[in-house]
Amino acid sequence: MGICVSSDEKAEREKLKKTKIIFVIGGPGSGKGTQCEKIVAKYGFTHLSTGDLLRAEVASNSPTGSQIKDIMQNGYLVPLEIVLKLLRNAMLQKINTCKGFLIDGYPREIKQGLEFEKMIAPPTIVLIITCSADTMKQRIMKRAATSSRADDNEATIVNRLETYFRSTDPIIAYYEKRGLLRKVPAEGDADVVFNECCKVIDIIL
Ligand SMILES: Nc1nc2c(ncn2[C@@H]2O[C@H](COP(=O)(O)OP(=O)(O)OP(=O)(O)O)[C@@H](O)[C@H]2O)c(=O)[nH]1
Ligand SMILES: Nc1ccn([C@@H]2O[C@H](COP(=O)(O)OP(=O)(O)O)[C@@H](O)[C@H]2O)c(=O)n1
Ligand SMILES: [Mg+2]
Repeated sequence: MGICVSSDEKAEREKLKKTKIIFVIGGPGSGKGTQCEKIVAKYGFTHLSTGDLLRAEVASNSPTGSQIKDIMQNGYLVPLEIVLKLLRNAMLQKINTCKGFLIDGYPREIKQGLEFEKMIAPPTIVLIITCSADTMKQRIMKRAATSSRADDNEATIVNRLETYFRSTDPIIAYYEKRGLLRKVPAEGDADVVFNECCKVIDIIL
């Protein structure tokens, strides 16, 4: 028996396939959000942070929100079906008006990336923002003074870093092999990092 796909759904899929999609990955506090904001201002891309989508879900007190609250507070990964569903819905809401998507904080494991391709579309490129664990820690501790994020504390940062380093090497290798990976070193000033991001993005426009 064939799977029935409505014409609306087909049109949605086609649109998603045509749009530019940049995965923006990097450790906790590496500067993904900061760079995405700058990219939005210059290129008009739509920024979707998976972390922000998940935090909004927790704040809404929905059943899904209560299911993922503790996972996030402890610095572990949320089940991929939940992240992907939130992401797809958010993309579809913007698909008619946007110039392309920055998907911040995704994928966190190869499986997340593969499922995204199945459900949505392949990424145009994967931008990885890299700096040392010490730099990340320092940046988050500084941010912690003003952020209200439940996971911006020393104990959770240790887990977030561990989760990141455990899952990232395979992701890097996977996208590198496909020729999609673009590395941007991020030890320096945010404007210097942004310059490097622009070089990478200008090529795909
Ligand atoms: N010096 C310097 N500081 C930066 C840079 N990028 C971000 N920061 C600072 O580091 C902190 C974390 O930056 P974010 O953009 O929130 O980092 P993120 O990667 O989105 O972090 P998570 O959401 O925790 O994964 C912020 O307080 C920024 O001001 C950079 O390129 N250079
Ligand atoms: N694709 C994703 C993105 C975020 N998350 C969860 O959301 C939390 C916050 O994500 P984030 O990208 O805002 O922050 P960092 O953990 O990168 O600092 C992560 O620690 C995970 O618990 C996830 O499970 N899967
Ligand atoms: Mg962020």
